[in-house]
Amino acid sequence: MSEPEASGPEQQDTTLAFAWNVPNILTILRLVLVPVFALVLLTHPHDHVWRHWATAVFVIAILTDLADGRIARKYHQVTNFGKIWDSIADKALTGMAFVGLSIIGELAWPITLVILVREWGITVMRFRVLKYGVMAAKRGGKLKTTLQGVALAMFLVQVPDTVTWFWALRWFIMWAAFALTVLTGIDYVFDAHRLRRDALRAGHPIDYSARH
Ligand SMILES: O=P(O)(O)OC[C@H](O)CO
Repeated sequence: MSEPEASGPEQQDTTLAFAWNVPNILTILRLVLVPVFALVLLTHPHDHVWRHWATAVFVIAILTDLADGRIARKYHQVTNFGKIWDSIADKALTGMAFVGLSIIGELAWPITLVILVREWGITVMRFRVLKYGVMAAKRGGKLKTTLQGVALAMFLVQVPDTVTWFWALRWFIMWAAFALTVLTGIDYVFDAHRLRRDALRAGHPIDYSARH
């Protein structure tokens, strides 16, 4: 009888093949809605009707993010493609909203630039460490995207200056999202370092995301 293999870090398949399932289709839909949102926002940024449409397209797109994650977990349709591309679709959408708001002069560029550097820096890092394992989104990252989505929707919707509580609330949420964006970015950098170290020790890509 052969000896059972010593248990070590679980080996992980790191291919990103697309699978036809509802969560992945929602992710693609979110990507498709990015240029639509950009066009509607930037064509007539200060026109009430166009602005309402831009807000509506953004909210629908960000809701697909909530839906795809839930469906994937509930129906066991979590794929490597989804783990990586779901977060890329989020970053394309929220990044476009940050850039759009800065272009039309409604959000300071430094906020947008710090967020873009964190989001795309982590994406590049995810691809760089792919040979060691798939670094899926963590709870903090998901909460960060939700806060960004709420803050951006509140900046996109046109509310009169006289509604001061709304203005205060949207800035509070924006700063909370900003802080969480930076903090979770730093956390991912440490995760990538640990993932690389553990995979090199194990001698194969490891399922690091399963530990979160
Ligand atoms: O913080 P990230 O880079 O893991 O992104 C989180 C995703 O947007 C959650 O869907």
